[in-house]
Amino acid sequence: MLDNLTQRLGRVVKTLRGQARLTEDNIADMLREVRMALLEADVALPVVKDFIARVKEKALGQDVIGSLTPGQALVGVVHRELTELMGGQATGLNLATQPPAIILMSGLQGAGKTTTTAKLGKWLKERQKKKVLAVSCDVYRPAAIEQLKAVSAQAGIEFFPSHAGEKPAAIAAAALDYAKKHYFDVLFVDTAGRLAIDSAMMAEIKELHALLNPVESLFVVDAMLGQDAVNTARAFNEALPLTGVVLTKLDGDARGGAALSVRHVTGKPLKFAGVGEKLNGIEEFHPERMASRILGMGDILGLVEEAQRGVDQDKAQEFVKKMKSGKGFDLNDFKDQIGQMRKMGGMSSLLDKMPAQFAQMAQQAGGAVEDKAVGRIEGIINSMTPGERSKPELIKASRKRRIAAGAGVQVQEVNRLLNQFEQTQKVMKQFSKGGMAKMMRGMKGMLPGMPR
Ligand SMILES: Nc1nc2c(ncn2[C@@H]2O[C@H](COP(=O)(O)OP(=O)(O)OP(=O)(O)O)[C@@H](O)[C@H]2O)c(=O)[nH]1
Repeated sequence: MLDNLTQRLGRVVKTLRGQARLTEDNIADMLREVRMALLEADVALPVVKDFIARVKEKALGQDVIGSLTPGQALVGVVHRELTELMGGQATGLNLATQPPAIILMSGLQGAGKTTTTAKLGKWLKERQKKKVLAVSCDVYRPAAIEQLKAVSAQAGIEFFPSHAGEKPAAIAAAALDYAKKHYFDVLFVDTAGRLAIDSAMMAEIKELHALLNPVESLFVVDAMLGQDAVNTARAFNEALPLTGVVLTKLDGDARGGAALSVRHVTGKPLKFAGVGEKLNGIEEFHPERMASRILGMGDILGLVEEAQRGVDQDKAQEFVKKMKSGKGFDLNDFKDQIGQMRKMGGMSSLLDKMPAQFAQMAQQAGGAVEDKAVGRIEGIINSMTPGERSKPELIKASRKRRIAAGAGVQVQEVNRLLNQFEQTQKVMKQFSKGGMAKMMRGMKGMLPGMPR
């Protein structure tokens, strides 16, 4: 998702290469490109205009012109403004209430409500050890109730049975009663979807809302609808006080612009993104990390979290500690990470979070993002001694040739891996020391086309 936007913005940054100074003219050219990239990604026009105006104002200010590294300063402005556009801080789910915390799910038919309910239930159960109950108030489509039953079982959360003959409000009240009596932490109430927002649907969900007074009221919407997705969310929010939006199917061909517009247009945060049909295909939405991904810088924190969820918790802890201290992250750790990534599956989603050049390297090595490329990298690391992995900078040319022979690759590939690793290590160090601003500086030379 958003690949095209990333590519286009990457090109924009590239055009800045070699520009010793930024002028109003070349900034204007650059902004025109950014504008086109955003429109192409299906970001709503008013959002684009507003965004460009903000970047322009900042870019023409002192922070960019006259800066020693104008290109980076400009990328920094775009990054900050993208983050702001998407809401600044990640908001997460609010469960701060007397249990059970009720989460009301709404959305048009086929948006992915039922799947998302199970995904979030699984997420809360596994990551926050919550006791979760789910109920369906969709009495119009009996298959919907069955579907929730099936996905709840898959997700390992409890399902409260309901029937087509009952009234939605009665179902919700009975489920709430059951949840209270059995000490559930969270109750998901899935509701009927319609083809379009209509008054009967709104009246019904308003009644449910009034009855349940949910701590979270989430609107689930299909990213493939593009700007329509955002407009539907806005219309819905006018009728019912939403607490957040979940954008589904961001793994598909969607141009992804909806992810950038939701906050600006609805005033409500995008809390989660659906990224696959499977029940683990959901990600918490972090504006800053998403901005980094869009600009091709990778989502290092996301990677760390994946690592934490990996199979070996102890190793993951150790890794996070190393990341935090900024010390001693070496190829042994990297090898462990690759091993864990493999176990977690989802290579492409992990590569998506890596800095662009790193992911590209994996792609070049194997021609595809798949296991083959990672296998080659792993092969190279495996041919090194543990000592070499912890101090790769000391590997001599003769050893490089042997390592290459051992892994069955060209020696250039070994060099490339070592160079890239060194850069990644630098970025990680900087990140652990000083957060995003320093990391951006650390990115010097890593982004395609960043001025060196
Ligand atoms: N690729 C992909 N497919 C998704 C995602 N979320 C949901 N789906 C698919 O979208 C389809 C519709 O999802 P449902 O959960 O049935 O949608 P719903 O909103 O409950 O639909 P109704 O019950 O008809 O209102 C299913 O085939 C899901 O597998 C996602 O994030 N990515």
